Amino acid sequence: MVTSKESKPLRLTLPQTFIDNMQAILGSQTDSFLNSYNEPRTYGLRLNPLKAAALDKILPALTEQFGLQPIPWCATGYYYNEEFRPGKHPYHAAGLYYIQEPSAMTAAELLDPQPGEVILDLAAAPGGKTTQIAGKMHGQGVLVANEIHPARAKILSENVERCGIVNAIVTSAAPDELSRRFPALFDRIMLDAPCSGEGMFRKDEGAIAEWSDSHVAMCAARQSDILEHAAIMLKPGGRLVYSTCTFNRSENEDTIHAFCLAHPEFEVSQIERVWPHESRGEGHFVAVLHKAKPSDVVADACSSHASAAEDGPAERISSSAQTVTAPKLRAREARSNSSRDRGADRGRRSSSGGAGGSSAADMALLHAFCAAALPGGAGLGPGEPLRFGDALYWLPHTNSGSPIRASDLQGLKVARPGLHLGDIRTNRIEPSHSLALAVSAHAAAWVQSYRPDAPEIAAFLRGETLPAQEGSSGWGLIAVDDLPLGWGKASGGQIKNHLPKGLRWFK
Ligand SMILES: C[S@@+](CC[C@H](N)C(=O)[O-])C[C@H]1O[C@@H](n2cnc3c(N)ncnc32)[C@H](O)[C@@H]1O
Repeated sequence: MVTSKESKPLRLTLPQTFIDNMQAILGSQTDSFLNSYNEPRTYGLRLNPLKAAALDKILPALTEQFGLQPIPWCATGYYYNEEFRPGKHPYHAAGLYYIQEPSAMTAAELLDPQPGEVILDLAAAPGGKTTQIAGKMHGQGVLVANEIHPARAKILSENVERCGIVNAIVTSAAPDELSRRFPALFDRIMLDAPCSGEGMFRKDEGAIAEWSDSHVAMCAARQSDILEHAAIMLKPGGRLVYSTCTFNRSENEDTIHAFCLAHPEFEVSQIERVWPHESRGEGHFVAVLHKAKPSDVVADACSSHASAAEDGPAERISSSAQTVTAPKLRAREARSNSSRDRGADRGRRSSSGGAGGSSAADMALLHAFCAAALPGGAGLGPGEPLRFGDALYWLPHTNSGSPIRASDLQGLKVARPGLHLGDIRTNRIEPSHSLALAVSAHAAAWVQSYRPDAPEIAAFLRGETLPAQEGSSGWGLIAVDDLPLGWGKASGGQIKNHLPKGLRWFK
């Protein structure tokens, strides 16, 4: 690979201090490592298990079309040929895959998320690890995806939506804000820490210009600080995965070593490095830690959490917080947990605010919508409806309780307090794009599904009206190979396009 402006081999642009640091780590392998900077970068995508029903049929053609080759460390990961630009394909708009740097796929594999757990992705934007974790949870349990920067949290939320994730809450908070609220709550935590990005040099030459020793030191200090908060939020017996896309020891082994010295309740079970001169990937560091016994930090934080909850800020979200039976949402989505079966009360205020107080009316509208537009069911897991202005969300629960209640989210910046079901209008619900991407095409009252190269798909993605098949009326889905792309509303032989304007393709 060469620099675009001067055709100078990338290796020659690397800072000398960086080269010296790498020499100290890699010794005789340094030359081979540095030569990797003159090789082309790698491109990867990860298939979305939440779209598994359509995948089997599509995969053989997809493999051929994008030149897919398996990534050895991730069963759903594939290298692709960049010339095929899978990010511009209708399958991408339908959430069939997530484009992700191959070595970055290691971290969520080692987190080993399980369906039904309560999991935090603490530094989550743009959503590579979040979507990978969600794929392994199969819509069961609760996933909190947090990103400190609001603009990046919006992108994260859009990726959660595109991938059809039903059980994620997306927040935009500093780690200390979360650790005050959620001590010892999570079964697993992913901390893909902000870092000096030495593994990004091939992908983004700007990262070379930003690199300095002092930046590395600043990143290491910030990582240690974030790790402290992750430690507070992990349950005893829980698993914490720490990862970076940088190579130096200060931000990797040294950070983990210092953390474990300060936290004897943690032990490291595995350290993995993906090196660009050994594997087809840009490089990653992953440490797997286990929290063995209750820590004093947790006890302290519990008491401060309790008082923080008592003094909680003004309500920004209202919730019905009632046991909701949703018979017309069908089977597993009808489950909502009563206060009786909630997990142990960790000193939080109950979420009985209900300032909107219109949950029964909201649910009646939702039932009516589902009966007409989604007779096959919405596919939601256990949860409760949550009003946020006019927007109606489904706050996810686990099978045994509601680990995060509406009141826990009060005063936090929340990009998405669960699946956005739709917006309440006078006497009706306008379904959200998130709901279209989360349901099965076959659950809809009508679906018009086309091959990816059909002119109707391009027209739909441009926001145009489509002709309706005979007999269709009301809400239904436009799909590509049975993968929903968005809502349409049929009337008088025409389908009005409800793809959000921001997602439309240009002519
Ligand atoms: C390596 S990126 C995360 C990539 C993401 N996990 C993925 O797989 O798509 C690190 C993230 O940490 C966020 N960040 C920056 N400063 C932070 C801080 N002080 N606390 C928590 N997160 C921070 C950055 O905005 C960035 O989105």
